[in-house]
Amino acid sequence: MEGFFRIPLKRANLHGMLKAAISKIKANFTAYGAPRINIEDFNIVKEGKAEILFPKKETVFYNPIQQFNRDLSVTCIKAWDNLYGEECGQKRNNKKSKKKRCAETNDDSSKRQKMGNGSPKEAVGNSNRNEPYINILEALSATGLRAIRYAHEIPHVREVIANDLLPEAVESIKRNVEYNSVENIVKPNLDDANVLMYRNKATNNKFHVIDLDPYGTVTPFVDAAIQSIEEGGLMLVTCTDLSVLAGNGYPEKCFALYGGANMVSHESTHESALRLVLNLLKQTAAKYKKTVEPLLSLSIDFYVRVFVKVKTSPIEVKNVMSSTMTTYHCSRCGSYHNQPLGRISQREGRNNKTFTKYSVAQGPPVDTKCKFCEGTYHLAGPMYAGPLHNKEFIEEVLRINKEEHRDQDDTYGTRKRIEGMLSLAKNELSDSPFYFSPNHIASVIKLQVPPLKKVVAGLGSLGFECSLTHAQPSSLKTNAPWDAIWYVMQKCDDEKKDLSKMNPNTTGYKILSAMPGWLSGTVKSEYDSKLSFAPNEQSGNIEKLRKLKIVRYQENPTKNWGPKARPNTS
Ligand SMILES: C[S@@+](CC[C@H](N)C(=O)[O-])C[C@H]1O[C@@H](n2cnc3c(N)ncnc32)[C@H](O)[C@@H]1O
Ligand SMILES: [Zn+2]
Repeated sequence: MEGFFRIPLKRANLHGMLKAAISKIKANFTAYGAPRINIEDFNIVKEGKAEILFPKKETVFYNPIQQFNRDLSVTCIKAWDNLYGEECGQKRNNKKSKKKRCAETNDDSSKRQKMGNGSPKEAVGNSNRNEPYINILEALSATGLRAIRYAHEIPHVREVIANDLLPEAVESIKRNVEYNSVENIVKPNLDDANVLMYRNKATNNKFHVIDLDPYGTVTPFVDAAIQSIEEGGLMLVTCTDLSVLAGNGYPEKCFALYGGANMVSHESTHESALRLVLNLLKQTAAKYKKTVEPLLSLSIDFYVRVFVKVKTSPIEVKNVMSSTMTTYHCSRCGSYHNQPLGRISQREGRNNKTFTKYSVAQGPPVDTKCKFCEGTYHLAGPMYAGPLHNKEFIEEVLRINKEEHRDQDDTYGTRKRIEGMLSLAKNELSDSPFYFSPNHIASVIKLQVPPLKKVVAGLGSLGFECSLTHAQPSSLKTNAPWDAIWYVMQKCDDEKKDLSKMNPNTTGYKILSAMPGWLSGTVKSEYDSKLSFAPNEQSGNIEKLRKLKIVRYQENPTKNWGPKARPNTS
């Protein structure tokens, strides 16, 4: 016996055995009705309709600043259900009932329960619109908060798999599921998210909704998610690695993860971040003959979040090339010029039949130096070039937010911000990538910053459209070419600029003195004859939006806010 205790390894073994025995006894004990959860060990965090037990010693990820993300996600899944769910759920159920008939005799793997294998329960072949049918995967769940909120707050949710790779996280999910009494809907699952998704793809147990909310980049999870989502399903995707996606320091990393470079040092870099993520989704989907339709794409605080519908459509995959672009942006004056990678034209063939011709693009759209300021162009992309949002979808989200979530500010604490941000997104020009701020332009050509409405009225009088952007305050999207932007901006200054008093080495001097070179006589005469700063439809639209009493941009919500680091689990 003495020898036994002298050997530390054996002592460790004994300790381990004792610990295991005690936890087994504890587990048995709790299984027979004693309280499982000692509330005193936890802080209770209430968000939406969920209450999360959060260990006083932090071992699982929770970031309260992301409530906006979760409130918005609940509202977007409801909107997707209202607009597209019937078709998506119906198809699934038809397919399922057929499959069930074939599978009944020979395969019981599809009847496995969730806790073990993370695959959705067999659908009940319901065609009744009011019966729950939505299978959601929260692939990276942490505390289960989001999954529990989905179960409590979205009417047609049938099952939510709350998955995480960390045993501590899954313990926490189980605890929270039990505490919130949603065991019938939320199924905790311990797995690598990709393994889970590929397994479900293999057994054709796909998800109507997949939520990917990782630390940093979503890239490692995209392929599996695209393959394991139902036809017409909704993917909700977060990326918090904005230092890579929108910063100046890691173009090579941005390329490695997203297949393109961001608009380094440009004010539009947050929109290029969105376009890079959408391009990654689109390129991945294209490999499987699928297309990704952006429903809502937002640059929020310290991350981007996109909501996309995924469906199989080989014909639409053909458009991916021409809706992909690179962008030349001048590192000095900030002007930008987009270069699509493909062209689509309608041609007439034999028998007078029209057909669609897909060709490579012509270019480049710029010279080697910027024609306005002689600056150097930097290249961004390839990235997605098309519309960032679907108006119908935003309108439905806004309706739910206004009508169904009215008087529920306690549950949807960020309702006002959803209204503000989505009103801006809805009114964005859909075919004009990127934006500029009159502040920046005024500082380049040394002007007093003109009121936004004056710039918009000027561009509007020349026949161009303008809108605000949700991605940056006091900035404008426009379909005007850059010669019109510079022209209108310098005309905003009531006093004529005396070029002889400007430093000839400045960018502003270069732009203004080179004007006859970049603005041809005929175009200038046309602009001169049309220009007016009197209010017009364009400036009216923008003023209307700016006067709405909405929270259009977020103030810093708390001290030291931002993406939260992984908790220390050691
Ligand atoms: C940012 S947190 C998720 C936060 C959560 N969605 C929310 O709304 O509070 C990311 C989670 O992903 C988990 N995770 C990281 N890699 C994973 C993988 N390969 N498979 C599954 N989970 C993973 C981490 O353990 C962590 O809990
Ligand atoms: Zn320039």
